[in-house]
Amino acid sequence: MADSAQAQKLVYLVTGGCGFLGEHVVRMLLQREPRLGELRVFDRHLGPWLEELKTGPVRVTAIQGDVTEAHEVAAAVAGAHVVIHTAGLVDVFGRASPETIHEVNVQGTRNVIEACVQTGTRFLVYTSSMEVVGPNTKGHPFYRGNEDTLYEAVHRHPYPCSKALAERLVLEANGREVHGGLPLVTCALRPTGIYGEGHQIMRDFYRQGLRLGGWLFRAIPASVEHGRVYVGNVAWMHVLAARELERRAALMGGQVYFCYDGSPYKSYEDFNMEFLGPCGLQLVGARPLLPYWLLVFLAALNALLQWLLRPLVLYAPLLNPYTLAVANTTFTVSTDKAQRHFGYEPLFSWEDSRTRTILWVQAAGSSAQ
Ligand SMILES: NC(=O)c1ccc[n+]([C@@H]2O[C@H](COP(=O)([O-])OP(=O)(O)OC[C@H]3O[C@@H](n4cnc5c(N)ncnc54)[C@H](O)[C@@H]3O)[C@@H](O)[C@H]2O)c1
Ligand SMILES: CC(C)CCC[C@@H](C)[C@H]1CC[C@H]2[C@@H]3[C@H](O)C=C4C[C@@H](O)CC[C@]4(C)[C@H]3CC[C@]12C
Repeated sequence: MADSAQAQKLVYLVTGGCGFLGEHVVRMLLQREPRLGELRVFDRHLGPWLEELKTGPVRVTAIQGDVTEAHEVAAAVAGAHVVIHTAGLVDVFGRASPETIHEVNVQGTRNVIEACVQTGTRFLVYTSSMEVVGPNTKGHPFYRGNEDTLYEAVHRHPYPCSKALAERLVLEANGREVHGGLPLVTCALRPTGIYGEGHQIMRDFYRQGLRLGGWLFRAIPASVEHGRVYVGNVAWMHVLAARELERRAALMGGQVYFCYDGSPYKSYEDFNMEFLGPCGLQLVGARPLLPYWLLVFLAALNALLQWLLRPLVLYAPLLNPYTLAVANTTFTVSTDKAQRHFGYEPLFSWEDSRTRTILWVQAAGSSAQ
């Protein structure tokens, strides 16, 4: 990626490229990365939509593989200039065991780093999460904070623990010598809660509202702000960060960036209503319908039932002590670090993001997508 070789075509690898975020990163690279020569899409489950991308001018290589298998990762990374590592097990509902979450998110990330070192790949962008910071177990608010805001980041849940460990591995790997003698350059992006086309939880809320005759019932006070970011802007930030990592290696290497855009600061439920409202749903209640202590009780009951039923059946409802704490704790971000370091500006306005999401919810809610 030297200046003298500006015309050089680059090989990108996107791990988790068939996930919610990964698909947007893949499509964004194809649309907005002029130096892209080959795009490798690595995932445990390949999407059928990849086929249509193979007819375009950029070579798209679909690789079915598992990040926990070091040899599969090394084979996919070999010869790539840039790796965008979005693959991860996103589970805050207790569907997977803590060991599996650790294996995929931490060991998988270790495998990606080691593959870069062994094969000589120099640029690695890691999809971290706001949950690396918080909300913490004490429910402390994080109000319009930035990367330097002091916050007691204490976690117990396997998902944020795994993301925090993986992020640390990525940042500590910055500067390691890769095959060929040059240094590895890494950075981590921490999206807040992502929404947009492909957001399965949003689709599930829509379907649930339809089943309840068009009503949803407020559970969280409207005053609790939960940070959200549009998936297209998250993808765009990944593409920009990956593009700028070489030129700005000294500045960006080993850095973390919160990933957010101009989406309004609202409670989780009020924010969802920005999309579900135009799809015909209504949120009942200016205040939560159930007292908070009852929600805490129900969340604990769900956790108990999950544990009791585990030998027989997987019981993994949306409400558990962890999801309640996340939804009920103010956590919002305000920062210009990504703008200062690599020129990130959201590509999609709030109006665009909203319209695109509404159209998707309408289509996905009624189909089997
Ligand atoms: N969804 C959010 O709100 C959010 C917010 C912040 C950060 N993130 C992070 O963004 C990344 C993508 O999340 P997402 O919401 O798109 O999740 P997702 O589940 O839709 O996508 C993850 C992808 O990784 C793949 N994957 C999982 N295990 C794998 C393995 N062992 N080997 C190879 N591929 C594997 C899955 O098949 C899937 O395609 C994750 O790292 C997540 O931690 C997500
Ligand atoms: C208490 C109920 C009424 C509502 C339950 C909503 C709950 C399922 C939602 C609320 C907040 C959501 C998380 C948040 O947007 C951010 C992230 C970070 C990301 O890294 C993974 C997804 C996650 C944990 C969202 C999961 C769903 C949550 C907990």
